[in-house]
Amino acid sequence: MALCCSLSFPTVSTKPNKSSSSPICSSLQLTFTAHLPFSKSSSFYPNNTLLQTQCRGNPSTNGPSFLVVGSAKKQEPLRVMISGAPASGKGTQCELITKKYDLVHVAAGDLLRAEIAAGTENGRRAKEYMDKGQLVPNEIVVTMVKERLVRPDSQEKGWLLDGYPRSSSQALALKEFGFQPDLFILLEVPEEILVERVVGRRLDPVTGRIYHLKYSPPETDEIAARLTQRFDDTEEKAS
Ligand SMILES: Nc1ncnc2c1ncn2[C@@H]1O[C@H](COP(=O)(O)OP(=O)(O)O)[C@@H](O)[C@H]1O
Repeated sequence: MALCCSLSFPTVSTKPNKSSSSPICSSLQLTFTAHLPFSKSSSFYPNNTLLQTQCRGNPSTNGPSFLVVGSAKKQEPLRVMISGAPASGKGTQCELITKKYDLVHVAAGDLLRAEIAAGTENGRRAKEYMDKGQLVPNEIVVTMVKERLVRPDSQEKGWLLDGYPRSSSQALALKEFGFQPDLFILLEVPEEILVERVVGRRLDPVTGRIYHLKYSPPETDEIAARLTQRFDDTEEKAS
């Protein structure tokens, strides 16, 4: 949140609120994106704010409530940054947002893995840090992200930047290159829910689909039998 304030990003933030009823977590995702206020036909409201709305989660399903504040200084292309802890639902939101608004999804982790796969010197150096679970130095990451954002598809369609920035120095570095988002989305989920999600998360190695033992159980016994757990899906990761 400090990042958003210091750089004056318009912010979308999800906030926990256990004392309420109505939409559940899964419908939150749809409501959430449906209300993002940057459709091309949107009209302008005073002081550039198109929408401010609140939605409350269902305590029985751990659905968070959220506050959406949107800005419409310009209509397109849209530039969005998204941030959230592991298991905060970032992957799901990224998929929904990029699909709905036809943005280029730029994930810092994916860019790094592509460098490694390409066998570049940067990839080789990045791997040393990633293998230890450490952040890759800015001199590698900043240039890599910047180069992806200046590519024609990002410039023409707009972008959703995921996994970057992870520090204020990364945010400032990108700002110095002239990249400022129209919107910063911060997914905030209570720690106990993150732990529950991470510990119950399972991967189907055959289809690549992610299940949750409680919230999204496998459809058949056959799938259940082959589910695996990611080695880093531990309580420590979420906390
Ligand atoms: N913005 C970044 N700055 C530095 N290192 C990063 C950044 N984004 C990703 N990485 C590196 O890549 C790894 C994988 O990132 P990611 O795919 O986002 O998965 P995770 O959510 O497990 O961190 C991170 O653990 C880190 O080493």
